[in-house]
Amino acid sequence: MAVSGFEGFEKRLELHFSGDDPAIGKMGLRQLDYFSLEKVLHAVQCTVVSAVGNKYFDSYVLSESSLFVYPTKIIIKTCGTIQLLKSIRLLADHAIKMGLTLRGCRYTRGSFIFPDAQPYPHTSFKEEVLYFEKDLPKNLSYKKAGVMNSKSCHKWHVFTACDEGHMGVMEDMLVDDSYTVEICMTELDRVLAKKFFRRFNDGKTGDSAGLEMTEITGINDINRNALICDYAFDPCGYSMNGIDRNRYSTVHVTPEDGFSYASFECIGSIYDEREELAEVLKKVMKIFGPATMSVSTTCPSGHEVWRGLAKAIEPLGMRLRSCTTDEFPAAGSVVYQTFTTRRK
Ligand SMILES: C[S@+](CC[C@H](N)C(=O)[O-])C[C@H]1O[C@@H](n2cnc3c(N)ncnc32)[C@H](O)[C@@H]1O
Repeated sequence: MAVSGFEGFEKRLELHFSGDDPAIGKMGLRQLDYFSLEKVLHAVQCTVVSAVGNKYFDSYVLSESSLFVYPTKIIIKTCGTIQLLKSIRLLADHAIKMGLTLRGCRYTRGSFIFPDAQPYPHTSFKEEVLYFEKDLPKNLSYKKAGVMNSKSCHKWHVFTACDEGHMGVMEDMLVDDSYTVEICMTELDRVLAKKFFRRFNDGKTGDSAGLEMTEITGINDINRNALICDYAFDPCGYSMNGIDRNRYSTVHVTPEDGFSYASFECIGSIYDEREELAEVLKKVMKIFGPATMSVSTTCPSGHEVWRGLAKAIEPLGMRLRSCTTDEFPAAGSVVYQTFTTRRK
């Protein structure tokens, strides 16, 4: 932890693979044994605290956020001072042994609360991009790095890369029509944040205390169909992964006053009812009562999953402050919206 506090803002990496064996679509990367996975996580200095899977994918709650393993896709999200980019080469090497080739990569993050505490290459976005240039396989030659600004000091950093076959939007994204929403919240309501602290000597395990937090905060109500894997840290902090068919959702909370932070992320389909995402966003906002919030949506170009979100949450006391749009190869449209409470 930084001397001043824990860095809640996550770094998120999504890697897409493909291979010739038709059976890859069923298991693929999920065949990676637990020992090898642990070695990758150990190299970036985090551990698995809880895991659950279904017929579509495996999900892991980590000591510093979450990991999702699909047959041809890996999503790894870490907070604190984890050197996430170190995992790329290791994961790509394991994939090669399984007959899979890295075809696309997407990296996103917000602005760190404690940027000076970050180790190389996370010392600046420029260093991160240089690291990608150096470390990514040469076939991923279509690249774009962009910083999306807001009216405040918060920025959204995006880097994508893909090979020729994946130009435009990643192949499997076109097939599954998915979008990703990443919500970052700071300055949480103090009373609500207190619910993510454990009582001294509560006699509970991380799992049982996590389950209790999931219920008393209403996190279990965000998606009633999701199978939830939750964990409460000691003395405070909370992480959960929800799995619902081929979709995941994930929540991470750093409740300490002065640097409080919570994140919510989920995937959905561009064909979902538009109100569904707005309802989720409203529930998330009520659970945390943040003073500032950013909502980043990534979806195939030409779709507008972000529309209507501002209208849905403004009656709850937040005001849209900025909205920035950009297009990225291998990702599609990224829309970055920032909100603050009206009193700010
Ligand atoms: C891992 S969790 C949630 C991560 C998420 N990205 C976030 O910051 O919202 C971080 C919270 O758990 C607390 N915590 C307690 N023990 C921890 C541990 N061993 N590793 C990581 N965080 C721990 C931190 O102080 C912080 O409040």
